[in-house]
Formats: sequence, C-alpha cells, structure tokens
Amino acid sequence: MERIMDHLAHERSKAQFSVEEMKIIWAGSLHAFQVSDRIARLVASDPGFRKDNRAVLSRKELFKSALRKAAYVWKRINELALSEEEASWLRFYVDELAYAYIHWGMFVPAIKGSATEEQQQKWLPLANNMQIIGTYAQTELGHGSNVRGLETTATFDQETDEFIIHSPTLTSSKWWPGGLGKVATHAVVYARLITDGQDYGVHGFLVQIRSLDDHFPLPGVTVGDIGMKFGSGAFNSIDNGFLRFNHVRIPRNQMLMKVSRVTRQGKYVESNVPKQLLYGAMVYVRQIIVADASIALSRAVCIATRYSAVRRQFGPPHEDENGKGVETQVIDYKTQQSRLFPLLASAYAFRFVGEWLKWLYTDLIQKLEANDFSTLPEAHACTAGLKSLTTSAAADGIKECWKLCGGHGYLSSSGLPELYAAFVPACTYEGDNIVLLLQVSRFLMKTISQLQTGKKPIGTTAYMAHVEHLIQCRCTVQKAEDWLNPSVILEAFEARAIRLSVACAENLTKFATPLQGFSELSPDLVEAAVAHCQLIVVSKFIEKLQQNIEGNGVKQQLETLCNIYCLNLIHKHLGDFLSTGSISPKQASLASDQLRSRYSKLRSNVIALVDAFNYTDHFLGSVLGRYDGNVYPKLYEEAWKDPLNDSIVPDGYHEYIQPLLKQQLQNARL
Ligand SMILES: CC/C=C\C/C=C\C/C=C\C/C=C\C/C=C\CCCC(=O)SCCNC(=O)CCNC(=O)[C@H](O)C(C)(C)COP(=O)(O)OP(=O)(O)OC[C@H]1O[C@@H](n2cnc3c(N)ncnc32)[C@H](O)[C@@H]1OP(=O)(O)O
Ligand SMILES: Cc1cc2nc3c(=O)[nH]c(=O)nc-3n(C[C@H](O)[C@H](O)[C@H](O)COP(=O)(O)OP(=O)(O)OC[C@H]3O[C@@H](n4cnc5c(N)ncnc54)[C@H](O)[C@@H]3O)c2cc1C
Repeated sequence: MERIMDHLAHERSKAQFSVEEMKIIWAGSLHAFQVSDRIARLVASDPGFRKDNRAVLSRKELFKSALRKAAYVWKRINELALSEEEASWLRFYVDELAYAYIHWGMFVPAIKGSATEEQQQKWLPLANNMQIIGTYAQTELGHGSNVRGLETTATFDQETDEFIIHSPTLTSSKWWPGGLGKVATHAVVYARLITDGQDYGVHGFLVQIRSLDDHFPLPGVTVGDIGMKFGSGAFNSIDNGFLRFNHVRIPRNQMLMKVSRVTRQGKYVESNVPKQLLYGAMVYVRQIIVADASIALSRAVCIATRYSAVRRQFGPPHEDENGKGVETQVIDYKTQQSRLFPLLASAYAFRFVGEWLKWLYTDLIQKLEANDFSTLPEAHACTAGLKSLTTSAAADGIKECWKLCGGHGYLSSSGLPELYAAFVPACTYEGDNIVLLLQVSRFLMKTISQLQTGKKPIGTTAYMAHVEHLIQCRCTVQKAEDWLNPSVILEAFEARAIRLSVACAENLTKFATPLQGFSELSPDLVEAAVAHCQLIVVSKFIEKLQQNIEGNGVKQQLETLCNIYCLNLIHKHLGDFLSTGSISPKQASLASDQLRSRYSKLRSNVIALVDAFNYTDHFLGSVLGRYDGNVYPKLYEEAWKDPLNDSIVPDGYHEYIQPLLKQQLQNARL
C-alpha cells in the first residue's frame, strides 16, 4: 500500500497545545464534536455524496445532481434513523445548496413562529415528513429590503371564507425565493392583508402552488426559475424562483394567525403578541447565518493556512527538516501573516459569538413562550448586526484567502472561488447588510435617548450605563504588554462605540426631523453600529476566555487569537479610535508592536489551529487545503480531469484552428 506522506507533519509537530481538546472547544462540546465527527466521516466515505465534479456540470446537471443528493440525504436519514441533530449535520456536510435549506431553514421556522398551535398541528407533520416542500416567498421583483412596501395582496372574501392572493403588478412578482422555481409545492407568501376594504399591512399566508399529483402549477399560478447566478456551482444548484398569482383562492385558515387573525365575519383581530413576531423567521435564520459565517471563513482560512505552509518562494536558502535546501515558506513572510492570522482569529471569534447568539435566541424563544417580549428588540438588533458584521468580514476574508494562495487560489480545484460565490450573497439575503446595520443604529439611538429617562440599558448595551465615564476616560496603556490586559481592550472598544453613538445622537438633534437626520447621518450611524457590533464580538471572546477551558495549552492559544482579533481591529479602525480620543497615537503604535509580536507567537501553532476545525478533505473540497499537504501531484492530477483534457486534439480543431493555420500557411507561401 502506498504510504501517505504528510507534508505538514513537521508543522503539526510544532504545536504547543492539544489539538484534540481544541476540536472540542471549536465544536462547542464533547457531544457536538463526537456527533459532527461521526457524520462528517460518514458523508466523506459515501460516493453518493461526491462533489468534486461540480464546477464542470451544466446548470441542468448541477440542479439535477442537487435534487438527487437531497433525495439521497432524506433516504439515508430514514435508513439510519438519524436524530434531528444528526440529520442537520448530514445536510451540513453534504454541502450542496438545494431546496432543503429553505424548506428546513425558513419554511418550517416560519410556520413554527407565525402559525397558531392548531395550524402547526396540521402543517408541521406534512412538512417534517416531506409530504410537502415549502419555500419562503417574501421578496418581490420591486421590493426586497422594504418589507412594508410589498405589493402582493391577500383580500378576504367573506362570501366564500377565502383569501384571494393576487399579484397586481409586475413588480409585485415574488422574486428570489429558494426552491421556488422548480421544486416547492407550497409557500409561505407575504402579502398585504385587505379585509372590509382596509389594508392591514403585510402578513404571512400558506399557499399551495403546485399539484401534489403531477407537480404542475395550480390554476392562477405562474412560476419559474429566475436564471443563472454569480459563479460556477455555488447557488446555481438551487432554483431561486419567480411567482405570480392571478386571483388564487386559499381558505381563510391558511393565513398564519399567531400574531393577528381575520374572523369569519372578516374582522381583523390583533393578538397580544408584538407584530414584529411576523419577522421571527428572519431573526432565526440571521442567527444561523452568523454560525455559517464562521464556518465559511474557517474553511477558507484552513485552505490558505495549509497551502501557505506548503508553498515556498524566494528567501535566503535554508534547509528543511531533512537537510534539503529549500526556499522560504510563504507563511513566514510577515505580510502573509498580517493578512492571514487576523482571519484565523476572526474565524474563532465568530464561532464564539455565534455560540452566544444561539444561546440568546434560545433564551428569547423561552421568554416568548412565557409571553415575555422584553428581549425581542435586543435579539433583533444583535442578530441583524452580527449577521451583517460577520458575513461582510467572512466574504472579504474568503476573497483575501484566495489571493493569499496566489494563482492557484483562482483554480476551481482550490475550492475558494466556489466558496466565495456561495457565501457572498449572505451579505444580501436575509437582509442587506447596510439596511441591517441601520436597524442596529436605530436601536442604539433609542437606547441612548432612554438613558435620559433613567431607563437602565441591559444585555449588550449595558456598557451604555457608564456613559459619563466612557465619554471622558483615558486609555491607560503605557507599554506594548499593557495591550494584553482584557479590561484595557474592552474599555477602548466601549469608549469608541459609545463616543460614536453619542456623537450621532447629538448630531441628529441638529436636523428638522428625525427622519431627515437619520437619512443625512446614515453613513455615521452605520459606523456607530459597526463599532457596537465589534464590541459585542470582542466582549464575547473575552467572556469565553473567562470560562473554564481545559486542555494542554488551549487557553493560551485562544488568548493569543483574541489579542490578534482585537488589536487587528484597532489597527484597521484606527481613524475611529484616534478621532474619538479612545486611544492616543503612541498607544496605537504600541498596539501595532504587540500585534506583530502576537503573530510570531502564533506562528508555530497555526496548522494545528486549523486542524482543530476538524474538516474532512471531502468537506473542504480543496486541493490546496488537503490535510496531507500533498498539493502539487494532486493539482496535476486534477488538471488532467478537466473535460478539455478528455481528448488530445480539442473539439473545434477541425472547424476553427486547422483552417486558420492552413490559411495563414497558404498566405505565407503566396
Ligand atoms: C438544513 C439547513 C437548515 C437550515 C439552514 C438555514 C440557514 C443556513 C445558512 C445559510 C443559508 C443558506 C441558504 C439559504 C439562503 C438564503 C435564504 C435567504 C432568505 C431570504 O432572504 S428571505 C427575505 C429576507 N428579507 C429581509 O431580510 C428583508 C430585510 N428587511 C427587513 O427586515 C425590514 O423590512 C426592516 C427591518 C429593514 C424594516 O422594516 P420596517 O420598515 O417594517 O421596520 P421599521 O424599521 O419601521 O421597524 C419597525 C420595528 O420593528 C422592529 N423590527 C424590525 N425587524 C424586526 C425583526 N426581524 N424582529 C423583531 N423586531 C424587528 C424594528 O426594530 C422597529 O422597532 P422599533 O421599536 O419601532 O424601533
Ligand atoms: C442568493 C439569494 C437567495 C435569496 N433567497 C430568498 C428567499 O428564499 N426568499 C425571499 O423572500 N428572498 C430571498 N432573497 C432576497 C433577499 O432577501 C433580498 O435580496 C434582500 O433582502 C435585499 O433586498 P433587495 O435585493 O431588494 O436589495 P435593495 O434593498 O434593493 O438594495 C439595493 C441597495 O440599496 C441599498 N438600500 C436599500 N434600502 C436602503 C436604505 N433604507 N438605506 C440605505 N441604503 C439602502 C442597499 O444597501 C443596497 O446597496 C434572496 C437573495 C439572494 C441573493
């Protein structure tokens, strides 16, 4: 048997901590690690889940392959009698975007969040058993961010006890819902509720759109796919669709009636729950997307880190561990480190803030069940803000990882182009990132205005209670080591965040109306929101380090990563920190010194730190990121697999190359 050479073994031997213990920290618990590890291996070893040919498939082949895999996933879930947790891991590791993401990720949560108990009892078993396949049809051709501006109507007909769902204009066509174009049989459709001639705004309705017998659209329904999207593979395996209704009738009890209902007599009745609960599915998915951002970024970082240790360029000649003369590993260039290591630190930071956000969401759900709605505004602000912050940083980070791999990063076989194409729309879907930051700033301005009324800020805004101190405090750093003190870091971030917010609040008073002020100051408000969200990530990382972290050397590595995450943010947003007086130019320079020294400290551990993500080669899908580092032979092997190399002389030679060459030859002879 051929011995598998581990080209990264020397790197692994340098690690100063227990990788196995770090894997548990990354997974969240020993249990989570064990389940995810088992399912990852199960997927990787099953040829039915092969995905290395995706880039060369046509749209139709890709779509069909995604359908096949989704059906196979369902079959395996049932055959193996997987629990809900195991089934989620299986879908995750299969790593193929298909209708199931929207069905499980949005359709089912929308029913759970907005339907009455009775409605749930009817629809959830159907959805859970895949007897119906659902999509989430909110966005329209003319309206995405502005949900209140949706045009689709749901008009109550008292005579027949039905709602009539209608698309009155082209711009009211539903546009984008995943799984809608070719697959979904049902949709949660967001439409303006009209009863007794009055428009009560946007509500959710459960609408069947295709026949369960022959899959044809039902009468009055026009539906199709919106077309190819950015990048090969990626989102093209999913059928984002359009949908138009021509007076389609549904029974009254298919309005999702948890938040409000319409009686048999056509009377609109509000319940005691806030109307924002209608947007509950968005809060749920935004929280999941934060976890997804740490995964997408960590995948890219894993690839770029392993490849940077394999790749060698220039440098003073030195010997490798076998005494052979070699060039410098690119990972030893300080520029490479200063681009890569903060991304590694961000992947860990987002993982931990994602864990915390999951807790916050679970806590919210428990409170909502007890009719306590007090934490809803904060949960909305945190999910919106952190979704925005982490997806923007992860999308930029994936792109940077691709550049960190030089030319080979641009090859499909690096896995990075598809990862980028699949992830970058997360900056837009589930709320455009700027629009979401404006929601956060609205929440911050409200919190600041309430300080004057004596209302005590709680949760992630608790720091605002110390506004008087934070507005005038001076950073105490005198030497580079002082930047390793978590309370110093925290105070600098709190001071920057509150000073930006307070400046916005003061400037807003200079405008004739709040609306005008919000519009004029929106770029500043976005910066204040970013500062607040970065503070949340920083504080959750620091809190994580205060927990009981076991494992040889694990805590020290996390401390170094936390320092890098925070100091790099200071470096990147120096303008904010200096202009608000949160730190001085001398302290900024000391922060940079400390950051450089942290890179050196991290260097020997980085391969082990990406190993701790515990990604299989199947999941990574990258020749550059292979666990064994055996990059070059495999790149060569992959190149041979390209369909262009199926024949020695390419198709088209006889039509287009040979005549051209002959013509030129003849011309030369004349
Ligand atoms: C097996 C797989 C399982 C799961 C996988 C799931 C996910 C996996 C991860 C990745 C996903 C991969 C694939 C899926 C891909 C794509 C899915 C994408 C789906 C979509 O995109 S669905 C469409 C999403 N659309 C949006 O997000 C629209 C954004 N716009 C809005 O949210 C709103 O319109 C608005 C908030 C921007 C403005 O609304 P408004 O004008 O009505 O509101 P106001 O600004 O006036 O605010 C009123 C009031 O309400 C508060 N508020 C607003 N939103 C919420 C909310 N969501 N929750 C709670 N409260 C909210 C706001 O703060 C105001 O409060 P105030 O007190 O009056 O100030
Ligand atoms: C891959 C993908 C999958 C999707 N899946 C679904 C789905 O399953 N179901 C569904 O219903 N929808 C889905 N969507 C739609 C998605 O939710 C919307 O695209 C998203 O909400 C943004 O809305 P928009 O496209 O209208 O952008 P717009 O709001 O038109 O944004 C355009 C620009 O205007 C700016 N802008 C907009 N409003 C403001 C403002 N108030 N202040 C300042 N700037 C502003 C934005 O920042 C952006 O730069 C999907 C989208 C994508 C890309």
